[in-house]
Amino acid sequence: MLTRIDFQQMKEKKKKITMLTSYDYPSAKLAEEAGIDMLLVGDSLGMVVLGYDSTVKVTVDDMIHHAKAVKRGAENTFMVVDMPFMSYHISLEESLTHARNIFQSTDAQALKIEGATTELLNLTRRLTDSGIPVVAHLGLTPQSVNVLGGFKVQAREKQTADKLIEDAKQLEVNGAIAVVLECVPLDLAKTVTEELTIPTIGIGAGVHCDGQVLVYHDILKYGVDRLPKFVKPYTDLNDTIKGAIESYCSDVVDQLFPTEKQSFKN
Ligand SMILES: Nc1nc(=O)c2c([nH]1)NC[C@@H]1CN(c3ccc(C(=O)N[C@@H](CCC(=O)O)C(=O)O)cc3)CN21
Ligand SMILES: CC(C)C(=O)C(=O)O
Ligand SMILES: [Mg+2]
Repeated sequence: MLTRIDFQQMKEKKKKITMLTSYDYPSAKLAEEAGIDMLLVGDSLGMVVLGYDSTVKVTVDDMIHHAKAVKRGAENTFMVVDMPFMSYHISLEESLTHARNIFQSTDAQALKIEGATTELLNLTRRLTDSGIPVVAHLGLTPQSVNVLGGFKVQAREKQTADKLIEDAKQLEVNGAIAVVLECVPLDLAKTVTEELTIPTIGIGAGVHCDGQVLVYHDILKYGVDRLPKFVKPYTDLNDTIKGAIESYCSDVVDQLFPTEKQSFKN
């Protein structure tokens, strides 16, 4: 399995880091076989596999359930698990308890948290000192969608951009092993990538990040209707799967399946 040291060296050697979300056994197995560098059990699972309209309904138990399946499918791949909405905001103690539960029960290699408030910088430090590596997440932080007012590009103004650069530096100082940059202008992502020694992983953050992450269902066009602008689909499973199900249904109706070939005899 690759480690944080490998990711650090990839940044230094300008070799891009590949990351993809995964929420279950088969997706994890296929991604590992395809040679992905890291998997993210994202709380986006609330939207793409549970059908919620945001990530705020996702629970610690949801994350553990899915992450365990991902680890069974990809035992040899670095797995990052999102801490879900409000599981790391009530108190330091409660945050550490949730982090321990997720980390111990899923065999994750790191946990991811959104934001860089003073409390979250402290949490990053405490988790790191306790032996739980932290991946940070800045820019569009979907757990705050109701505060931000939508899934929109962030830090377009100089003031908010400068704040993001400072936040990223503080996260690095407090031990974060990588920073996900979501939906920010490419120049800002370039600056952050140059100013940090830890890798940046972009999603809607342009070409200059040290790595890239996308949602599994987006690159496959699988169960999602509208794709964000930053996605490039690599196949269209919606059409493939619908076509296959239609063929199955018409075969059954037309009595073309099952045939003798699929039947048992005495
Ligand atoms: N399927 C899926 N893919 C994702 O990348 C994703 C999720 N779900 N759920 C959690 C968050 C939410 N994300 C999103 C969702 C939508 C946009 C979006 O539609 N953005 C607009 C740009 C808006 C603007 O103009 O600022 C776009 O057209 O891409 C962006 C990020 C990223 N994450
Ligand atoms: C989009 C990525 C970065 C994420 O946090 C998720 O999938 O939940
Ligand atoms: Mg997430």
